Amino acid sequence: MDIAIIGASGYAGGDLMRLITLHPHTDLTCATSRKLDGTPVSLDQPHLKGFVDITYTNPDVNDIDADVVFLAVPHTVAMQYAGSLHERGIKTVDLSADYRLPQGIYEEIYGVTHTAYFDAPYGLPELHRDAIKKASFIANPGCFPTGAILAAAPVADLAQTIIYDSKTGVSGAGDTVSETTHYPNVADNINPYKWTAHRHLSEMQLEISRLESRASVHFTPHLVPVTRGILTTAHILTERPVTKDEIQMRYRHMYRDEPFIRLQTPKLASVRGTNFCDIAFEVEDGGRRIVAVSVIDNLMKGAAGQAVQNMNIICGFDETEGLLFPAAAP
Ligand SMILES: NC(=O)C1=CN([C@@H]2O[C@H](COP(=O)(O)OP(=O)(O)OC[C@H]3O[C@@H](n4cnc5c(N)ncnc54)[C@H](OP(=O)(O)O)[C@@H]3O)[C@@H](O)[C@H]2O)C=CC1
Ligand SMILES: CC(=O)N[C@@H](CCC(=O)OP(=O)(O)O)C(=O)O
Repeated sequence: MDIAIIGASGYAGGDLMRLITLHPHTDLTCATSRKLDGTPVSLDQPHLKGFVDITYTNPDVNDIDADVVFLAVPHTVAMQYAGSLHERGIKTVDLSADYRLPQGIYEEIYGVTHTAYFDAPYGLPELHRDAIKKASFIANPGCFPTGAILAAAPVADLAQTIIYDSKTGVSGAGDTVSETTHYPNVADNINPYKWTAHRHLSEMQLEISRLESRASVHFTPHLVPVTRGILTTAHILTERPVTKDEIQMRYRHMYRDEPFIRLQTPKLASVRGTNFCDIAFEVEDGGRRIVAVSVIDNLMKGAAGQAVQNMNIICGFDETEGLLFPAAAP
């Protein structure tokens, strides 16, 4: 299958190229960049030398012809491509936020008018596999919501309150240089940001509410000095006392056949560069608080890996094709 990656010169686009070039059923035929139009990909991303031998192009959206298109561009840019791809029935996985929320909520949170809105399934396969299977356009989830929702999903209906505390690597901010991501400001440091109103909160709230949960959901992210990875601690305050055995059964049951969920002590290094989400939990004495912790690689299960997982589903491939490899842990 021919694959086009729009926004290939970015961090998520780079990881998509790494995965697509190793995938047994796909050929990368188009990798776009405005700034690097005409430049060989491997000059810009030398780790891909010997694997990707095409040059970046900057085609008009109507000239993009591929079996599957990945949109790895910022929100508001993705919608400029999505309409044409959707009308032409081209299978598309959008890594941006443009189709993750109902239009009204999106416009409120992102402060923009959506110019090409249509409904798309939320591409978290562990919760929405059946809807994804039937669709040709998938809204790939945000990085924080992926780890957060998976950490609490098995017990969301028991929760009164869920407080998410996340630590993220710097690649989550993309490859644009900024004061926040400047080395001296990140190294040897931990910075909380958007303490009470991060734009991913509404994605978490919506998905948790779809799990028959009435919980109020709260979220505070922190920037930590690592390149890849998100560790999320979910403090789940329950409506009634629970037991460890009961909660263990729920996690084991919900994730029993999930190829990318591993119930084990979460360590960032165990998932770096992979599509795995590792999760563990403990129940506080008295049974009124479950502490669940998840780790993902923000560029993989949080972006490119999950996007390829979604591509596998909509193309009828084995869901794990091209994605089953362990981390290069220390
Ligand atoms: N980084 C992460 O951990 C995650 C990212 N995402 C989402 O994935 C998308 C890509 O993120 P990321 O790779 O980090 O971002 P980067 O900033 O690293 O890359 C952005 C890419 O989009 C291209 N681009 C930017 N503006 C335009 C435009 N107006 N028209 C066409 N192309 C454009 C850039 O190419 P050029 O400037 O060369 O033209 C570049 O290739 C975003 O929507 C992001 O929110 C989702 C989950 C996690
Ligand atoms: C460190 C950092 O800045 N992280 C980004 C993660 C957002 C992201 O990746 O965007 P998606 O909505 O497409 O998932 C942030 O907090 O906004």
